[in-house]
Amino acid sequence: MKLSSLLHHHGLTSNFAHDPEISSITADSRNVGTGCIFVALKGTKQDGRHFIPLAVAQGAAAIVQAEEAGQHYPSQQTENGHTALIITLPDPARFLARSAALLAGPQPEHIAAITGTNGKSSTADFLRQLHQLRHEKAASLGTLGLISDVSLPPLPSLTTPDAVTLANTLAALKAHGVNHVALEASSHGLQQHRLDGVAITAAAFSNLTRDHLDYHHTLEAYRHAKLHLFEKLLPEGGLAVLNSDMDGESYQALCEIATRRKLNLRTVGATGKTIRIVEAIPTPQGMDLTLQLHGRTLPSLHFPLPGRFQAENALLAAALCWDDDKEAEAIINLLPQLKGVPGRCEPVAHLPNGACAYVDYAHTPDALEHVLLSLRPHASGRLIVVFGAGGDRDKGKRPLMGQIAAHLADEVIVTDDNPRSEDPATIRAEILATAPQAKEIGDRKKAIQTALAGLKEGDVLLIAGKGHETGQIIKGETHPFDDRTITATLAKELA
Ligand SMILES: CC(=O)N[C@H]1[C@@H](OP(=O)(O)OP(=O)(O)OC[C@H]2O[C@@H](n3ccc(=O)[nH]c3=O)[C@H](O)[C@@H]2O)O[C@H](CO)[C@@H](O)[C@@H]1O[C@H](C)C(=O)N[C@@H](C)C(=O)N[C@H](CCC(=O)O)C(=O)O
Ligand SMILES: Nc1ncnc2c1ncn2[C@@H]1O[C@H](COP(=O)(O)OP(=O)(O)OP(=O)(O)O)[C@@H](O)[C@H]1O
Ligand SMILES: N[C@H](CCC[C@H](N)C(=O)O)C(=O)O
Ligand SMILES: [Mg+2]
Repeated sequence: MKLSSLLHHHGLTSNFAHDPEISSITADSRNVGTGCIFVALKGTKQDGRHFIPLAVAQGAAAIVQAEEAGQHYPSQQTENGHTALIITLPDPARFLARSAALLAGPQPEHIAAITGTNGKSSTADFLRQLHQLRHEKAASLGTLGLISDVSLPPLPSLTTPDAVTLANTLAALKAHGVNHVALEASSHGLQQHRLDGVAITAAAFSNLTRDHLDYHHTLEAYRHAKLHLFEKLLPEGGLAVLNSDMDGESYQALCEIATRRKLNLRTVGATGKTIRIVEAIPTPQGMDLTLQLHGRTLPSLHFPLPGRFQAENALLAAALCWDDDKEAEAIINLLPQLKGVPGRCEPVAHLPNGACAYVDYAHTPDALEHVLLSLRPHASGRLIVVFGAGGDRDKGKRPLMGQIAAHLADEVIVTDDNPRSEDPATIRAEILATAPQAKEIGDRKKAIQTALAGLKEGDVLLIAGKGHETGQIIKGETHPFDDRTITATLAKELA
């Protein structure tokens, strides 16, 4: 594509003397080659503008950077005999995402983006499963990676990949005939405009509680980043699905956007107008669910997974799934066929004495509270929790999680969970400050072993925080560690 044509798609006109052919775009100088546009972004650690000379020397056709008031920029820059055009724009990250999408090619016809503090991965997985149960080629993309009917290279470990990877992945899915995609929209991804080139057709919001304040600083800024999905990315008239039981402030803000932008609003939950949970009665494996669809009570169904929050996520997915209201009941009737999401309230061991252990990805105060409350009815004996908190992440979560564990579990073991660059003992101490009765066992395997060894008939053990993760990150190194396989192996040894 010619540069002038690319600029034209953004409503810009080219005043340059020549019009290079553009083959790619990137925000990483290490990926720059001939015919590439290098977008110099300010990051959290570095300023991409430092890498402009390098990008030019490597053959960049053009450089895009943020315009700053009062600054005058040259129209081109030469390094090592190669010249690149210089373009200054108010919003280079948005330009990057939208150009990457144009260069990558067509995207799947149905793309649902899911945001919220907790439940994004689960909802995306359930939505992919529902599409597949309807014999549609489908994919989900997020913390659990890319899961689809077609085989594509694995993605980097972010929840929402960078804009270029995202555009290329969506185009590859479309080329393989996948037309239904469920995408996780993280607050970092939304804030950094990673999704601005995605042709989103539906959006969902699960809930908003405390997380990532290390990055967003205030809950208001965190909410604002998430609202961007509904305010800017979802086109007018698009489908918006909300869990009606989220905090009132977020719900009000979303309803206001939905009205103003004429979104097709569906709400699910205890007070949902589209799907209302009338009753959820826990059973050994899941729950008996009575639902109302648009006010009409449906025959009860068995939802096969434990935890009311899992049913809420599944309803969010169901309401994202149908186009025509006539299909709604058929979609809801697929819920009994859903499979558990890896590392989400996943039963991993049953001891001969009848005690059992679950692994869950709860790494926020709200998630820990929900999963402990959800598992309580499954424990005729005691409820025991093993958990920690991630290093280099929102420190304010730690005392809150300690308090919740102390309040809702009968026994608490505080251990390590990805201390990263921080001192693990300090992280544990910050949790223990509000859980003084808790045991402290830094070594996660020993903590799990101790908890398993102490289980009696009817007890339930929750190992929280790492879910599907397969490593323990300590000082920049990832050591193999999988709560699920370790717990299952240790439980077998005990049997
Ligand atoms: C805090 C954060 O979101 N960081 C992301 C951000 O990096 P950054 O702002 O730190 O970038 P930087 O290192 O300062 O560099 C600035 C610019 O210079 C460029 N650069 C840098 C070096 C070089 O040699 N040449 C060059 O051009 C970089 O490509 C970048 O454009 O942009 C990078 C490129 O897209 C991401 O890889 C990186 O994710 C880091 C690895 C990360 O850990 N992110 C986490 C916090 C994250 O995004 N998490 C969310 C949500 C998780 C959840 O909800 O639970 C996710 O979506 O995964
Ligand atoms: N609807 C919900 N309400 C409250 N807690 C939930 C909900 N759904 C999931 N959780 C909790 O959050 C954990 C993570 O769930 P999930 O991976 O689906 O969320 P996520 O939003 O994708 O998280 P991340 O931000 O890490 O990607 C679960 O293991 C569970 O403890
Ligand atoms: N996406 C989340 C995952 C946290 C998982 C937990 N195990 C931790 O390391 O804190 C984050 O990066 O904050
Ligand atoms: Mg996720």
